[in-house]
Amino acid sequence: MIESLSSQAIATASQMQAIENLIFQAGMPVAALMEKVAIRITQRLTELYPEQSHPHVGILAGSGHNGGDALVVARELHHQGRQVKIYTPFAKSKPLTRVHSCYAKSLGIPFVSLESLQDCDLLIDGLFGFGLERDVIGDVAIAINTINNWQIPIVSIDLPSGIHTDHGGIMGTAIQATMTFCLGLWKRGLLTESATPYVGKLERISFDMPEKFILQVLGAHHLWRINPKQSLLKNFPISRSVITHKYEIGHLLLVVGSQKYGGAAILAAMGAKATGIGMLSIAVPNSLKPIILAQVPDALVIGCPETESGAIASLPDLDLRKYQAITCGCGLSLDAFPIVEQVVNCDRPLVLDADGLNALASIGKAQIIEKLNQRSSSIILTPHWGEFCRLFPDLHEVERLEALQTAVNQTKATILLKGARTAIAVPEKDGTQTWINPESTAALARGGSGDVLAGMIGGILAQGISAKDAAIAATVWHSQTALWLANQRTEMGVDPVTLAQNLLPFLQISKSQ
Ligand SMILES: NC(=O)C1=CN([C@@H]2O[C@H](COP(=O)(O)OP(=O)(O)OC[C@H]3O[C@@H](n4cnc5c(N)ncnc54)[C@H](O)[C@@H]3O)[C@@H](O)[C@H]2O)[C@H](O)CC1
Ligand SMILES: [K+]
Repeated sequence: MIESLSSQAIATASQMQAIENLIFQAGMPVAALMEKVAIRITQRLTELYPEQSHPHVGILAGSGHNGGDALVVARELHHQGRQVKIYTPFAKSKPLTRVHSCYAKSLGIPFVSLESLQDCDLLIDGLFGFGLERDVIGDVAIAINTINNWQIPIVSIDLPSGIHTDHGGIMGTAIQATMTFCLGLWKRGLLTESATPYVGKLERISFDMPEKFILQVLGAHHLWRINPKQSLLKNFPISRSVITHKYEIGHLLLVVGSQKYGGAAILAAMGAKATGIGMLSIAVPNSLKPIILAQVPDALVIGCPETESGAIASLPDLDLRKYQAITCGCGLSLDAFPIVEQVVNCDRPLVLDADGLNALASIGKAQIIEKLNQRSSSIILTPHWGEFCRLFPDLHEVERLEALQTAVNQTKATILLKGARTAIAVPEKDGTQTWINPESTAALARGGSGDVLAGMIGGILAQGISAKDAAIAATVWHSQTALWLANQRTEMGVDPVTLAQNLLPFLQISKSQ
């Protein structure tokens, strides 16, 4: 099933406003849209929080249409027979919100003090949506901080109140939601690192926004939410013809490891092997060769002359053109800089990670841009934010996604910016497209996870998959496996070796579901 535009596009507040206006100008009454949205919210709420287990519901109503949504939900839950109470810190409201407030009162739904909500089984946060304009202060800030200390599940409508729609910053304070029902289109702020601790489980509630209005406003859009399940289904297993040859399936070269970081070479190899790569060559310092051979007997291990410090000093006369892809950098250590330059210049599909990135950073941004623009084959940089700022020091104060898009526009490289919400930006003919991975786990914040990922990306790239799809598919597979393991073993139990060993078992299970 082709994912519809609205199920992947990520929008800002002004884009939502513009699309909403087109809908209203085309004749949809504002009240009717609010009704439709709120009925769908109520349906989903009732599936997740049935009346039997959640009979007492507290409504937090704001002064805008987010509050309007919440008041319609309040009415509908009341008609289900639930005990509903409403709290609002605002004296004035928008007209439509006000009439819903009057009608709720006429039904006998009590408007109560904040404290009276403490005996509820569920709270619905309708304080602010994408109309939040400034820091939250006063009574509403006190209310938010108070509620966050209660142990009552909170479902936020559209956004957790207090989260900035576009950059995801906390505007003074913000609701710590158990779940967020995002309305219509994914909001940019919900998929940022800063919002991650507040959003809880994120779901989108569609209300049939006409795609023509979405396209009209989003135009040549650039920001997309990855659908993890769909990405796994679409990309794996990587197909291979029945009559194939190991070299046809793809030959990946890993240029990795040093005496100081020998394990990184093994982890990258484990990640690459899980992708089903036809042939795997691993170039390591001579002294590491016996260890790597013992750990990865099915790889061609190339012992390289090494520096005093045990880094690769040079690549023996390797014809780099015979490899369908190269992954360079895991555990390389900074002394292997000449190798990195040789690999970047060889113009083969390349994944540059860790010290490969730090070595590249040492030539300065102007040189980086020049070198990368000269390449015709794809290159995928896989920095975390610290490595990104070393590569592009002039962007370190720019908002993450903006900085990422700028760097891709300048270098024409695919950049996978790792983090709680990994973003993958891809240079395309109609401008840079950025994909955000919406689900991950802090279990991945461990040394070695990145080595496994770099090996996976190289393994997929070597099998003829595009840089964009290799980066996205590997990111999803890597994070979904970690989530699956964290559920079984807690986040403490997802070390990189366990992660690499479970990539295929996870894929098998996810395919059978
Ligand atoms: N996406 C859609 O097409 C639909 C959206 N709906 C809901 O409408 C809200 C957006 O409504 P809006 O009235 O524009 O904004 P809010 O409800 O977020 O109201 C904000 C409200 O509060 C005032 N305000 C802003 N910042 C502050 C502050 N820091 N302190 C106090 N007050 C503040 C501002 O002036 C507004 O009046 C959207 O999120 C959806 O929930 C509809 O359901 C229709 C479909
Ligand atoms: K809200």
